[in-house]
Amino acid sequence: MTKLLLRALAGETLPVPPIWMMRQAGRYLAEYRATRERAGSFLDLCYNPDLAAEVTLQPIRRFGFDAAILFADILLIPQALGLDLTFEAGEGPRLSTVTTEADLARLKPVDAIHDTLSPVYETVRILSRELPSETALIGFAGAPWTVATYMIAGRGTPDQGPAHDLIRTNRPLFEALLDRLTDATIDYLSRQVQAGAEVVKIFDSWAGSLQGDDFRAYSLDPARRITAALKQRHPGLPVIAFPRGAGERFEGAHAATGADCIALDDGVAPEWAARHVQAAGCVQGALASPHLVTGGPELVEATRRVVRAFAGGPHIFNLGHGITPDASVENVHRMIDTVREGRHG
Ligand SMILES: Cc1c2[nH]c(c1CCC(=O)O)Cc1[nH]c(c(CCC(=O)O)c1C)Cc1[nH]c(c(CCC(=O)O)c1C)Cc1[nH]c(c(C)c1CCC(=O)O)C2
Repeated sequence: MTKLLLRALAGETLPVPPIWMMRQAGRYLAEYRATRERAGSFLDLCYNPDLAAEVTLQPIRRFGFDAAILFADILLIPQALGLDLTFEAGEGPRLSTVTTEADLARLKPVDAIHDTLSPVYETVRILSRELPSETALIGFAGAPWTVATYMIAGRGTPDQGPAHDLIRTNRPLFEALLDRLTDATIDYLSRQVQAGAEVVKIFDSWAGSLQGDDFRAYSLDPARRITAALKQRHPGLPVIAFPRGAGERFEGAHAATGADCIALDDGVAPEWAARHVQAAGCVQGALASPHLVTGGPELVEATRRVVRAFAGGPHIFNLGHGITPDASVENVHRMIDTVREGRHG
């Protein structure tokens, strides 16, 4: 029996949607916090294949999700290209920056990224041996635009201002950086697939701040290039694209990216998305993650609303964004039970 996640990605409408959660291995789990402690730091955990595989498996053991997502981070690529990267507790990432031609010239060639990233491929190999046979393994990378926003600003920013400034002041440099990231992302994801990833997801967390032609040129087009190159190297590979914050521009995103599945956020109504996005193919999403903190009958009602809205086509249940550290395990169980309540009935 083919894995449920792969069946939904192939376009099948299932009686109960497969389910997993963004950031399912994370700080809301005591066992994650304990393993991170053992590793020393978040980055040490990302580069320790045994422990990274362990935290990837923790939510599978606890909740029986239909998919595991490789434990790693979208900022490992900038680090592999030569930038300094640190995570300060409670402050998020800090990176050295790329804002001049000289900075770009100092980046390592794309071929060199695997020296740094090979532990990630080892994590994938371990997982493809150890996951239950019904659980699909998702590899991932950040989309070039989202990764570039961190490389240009040196940190997370509320409005991606520094990256937009660079587009205005030096568009050729910005585009050269985006091209380098696109090439690196293709090779990185291809190695994950060779190691055993069955699906890949491209996280464009900051796509929503791109306006007008820039949205197509810097979010949709790179996703299409990555998807096409991967499908050429790995025929049949399913791809999920997540242009977060796209709003009404989610419509048409299947065709514009070539992805098999468009991951939605909770900024669009599920009933609207069923008509305008799911009509073109599989969709993933999108319960608002604060429900996993607040719980109650509202959690059950909002979960049912998502399931109901997308019941007429291929759907993967997920959150609109990552689960937060203050979410409760009890509420995760309640969400899963609500999604699956029809399965044996
Ligand atoms: C923008 C982005 C990043 N990383 C990621 C994105 C895109 C998705 C999104 O929008 O959330 C993607 C990501 N980050 C992580 C994963 C692993 C797989 C998963 O469980 O989803 C994935 C897929 C682990 C992580 N990545 C990070 C953590 C928390 C680190 C810790 O344990 O202290 C985890 C579990 C840290 C991280 N990583 C990043 C930031 C800004 C931060 C700090 C903010 C925070 O602490 O939540 C960059």
